[in-house]
Order: sequence, then C-alpha cells, then structure tokens
Amino acid sequence: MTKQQLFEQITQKNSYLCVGLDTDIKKIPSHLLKEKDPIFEFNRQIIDATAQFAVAYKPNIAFYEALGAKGWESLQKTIEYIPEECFTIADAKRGDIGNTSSLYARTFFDKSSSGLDFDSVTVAPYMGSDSVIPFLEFEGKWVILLALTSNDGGDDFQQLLVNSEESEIKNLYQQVILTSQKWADSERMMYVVGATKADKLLKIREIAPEHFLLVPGIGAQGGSLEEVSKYGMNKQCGLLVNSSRAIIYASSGDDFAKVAAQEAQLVQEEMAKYLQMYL
Ligand SMILES: O=c1ccn([C@@H]2O[C@H](COP(=O)(O)O)[C@@H](O)[C@H]2O)c(=O)[nH]1
Repeated sequence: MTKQQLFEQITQKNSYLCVGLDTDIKKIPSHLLKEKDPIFEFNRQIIDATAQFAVAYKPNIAFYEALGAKGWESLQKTIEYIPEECFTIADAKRGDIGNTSSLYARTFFDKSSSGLDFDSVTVAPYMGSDSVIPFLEFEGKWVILLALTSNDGGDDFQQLLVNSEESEIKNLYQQVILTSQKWADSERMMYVVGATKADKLLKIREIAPEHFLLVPGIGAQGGSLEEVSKYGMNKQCGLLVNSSRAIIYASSGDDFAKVAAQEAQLVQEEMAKYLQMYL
C-alpha cells in the first residue's frame, strides 16, 4: 500500500485507528476455546466488528509465535482475512546482520516463502543500516523503525545524548530518525513513537515532517490521543494510532466483539474530531 492510498483510507473512514491483535489464548472468552482455531475465531470476529472504524491492524507476533506452528497458522489466516483496504503491520521488532534480516524480511513479506504478506514490519534500529536495508529490498513494503518507544525503559537508551560528527548533539532517538532517512524516504519508512511520549512529537515533526508515525500507547498504557493528534498530525495525517487491549479485551463475555466495536467507534469518533481540527 502506498502512502497516498493510506491517506485516502484515513479520509474515507475518518480514522487513523490501528487495532492491535495481541490475541492471548489465556484472555479470549472461554466459549471460543471449543473452536478448532480459537485465536483465528477471536480475530475474525474482532476484525468483522471493527473494520469500519480502523485503517490498520497490527498483530503482535509474540502472541502467535508463543503457540508454535498452530500460532503461525492462526496468524496466516488472520492476515488473509483482514480486508484488502486495511494496512497490515507485523509487530515483530526484528533486525540482525544482513543475511539474517533478509530471511526475517522474507518471513513477513514473501507469501510464496512463508505464506505471510504483510504491508510492513517493525524493525529495531540498534544494529544499523545493514540490518534494516534488507527489509527495504521488498518493493512496496514498509519498515517501521523503533524510535521513541512507549515503555519507561525506553529512556535507558533512547533519550541519551549523542555527539555525531555531522550534527549538533541530539538524543539517540532523534539520531535514529535522521540517519535512517538516508536509507528510505517517507514513502517506505515510518517511525514508532509512543503516545506516552507525546511531548516529544513537536521536535520529532521538525526532523520528520512527512513521515507516518505508528503510535502505540493510548488505551491500556494511558497515553493521550488528543496530545498525539495535536502535536503529531501532519498534512497527510501522518499518524496510525494503535490500541490493542482496550479494544479487543473491552469485554470478556459473549458480547466481546460488539463491545470491541463500541470502543473502536469511540476512538474513531474522537479521531474524526481531530482530523477536522488539525488536518
Ligand atoms: O513502543 C512500543 C512499541 C510497540 N508496542 C506494542 O503496541 C501494542 C500496545 O498494546 P496496548 O494493549 O494498546 O497497550 C503492544 O503490541 C506492544 O507490544 C508498544 O506498546 N510500545
């Protein structure tokens, strides 16, 4: 999916919501456990209920890998089920020496090899250019690079000051954003910025005005959608704001999909307001 197609989706649905499919076998309603593939059945109903309010879906790969071969099968069925118009994110946080990264890229992008055909994958930048570039060799696919993550521990490294030769002293996450712009432009690269760090968005927009940002951390982690939208939105919206637990586990009863839809709709309606105010 191109950046323009993503923006068109956002304007059509009046939403920049990404629903996180962090589907935990221990948390899904017990009546689903009698299904042949409970994880897929849960995802199917969540997707049916939320697709009119969401422009993207983000399965967190850990929840599927933890179940072994069965988990991969549920993931594959889920990706095939997500409506064509929605952007898909493999939240896998990969990255390794070049030849290994190439295989990670095949895992998520090459359907003929792995059965999976995501639009994008999250990548950790710590190993640098040759660990990220193999993901960009797949035409039309996106890299979403971890920049400023939503967790407290992110500050252990990401906010440290670095003194590079070519520019003034910067925080490490800012250097990640600047250096990685040499590898791909805003048509192929996004950055992860936690909603819990929304006060840094104005600065981030100075160095990445055109890029889409994947913003996890509203809902269960308490980040503010209003602040994210106010400080992070650009002229093509430039935001995909993720919520996982607050939507998919809003109810643990038989009505889980209906309640998930209500939660997704509440977020979408708030987003519609911000699109009108800040776009
Ligand atoms: O900085 C980051 C990067 C990724 N995540 C992931 O997003 C979701 C958030 O789930 P919630 O239930 O909405 O809190 C989850 O998959 C994380 O691994 C993040 O939270 N922060």
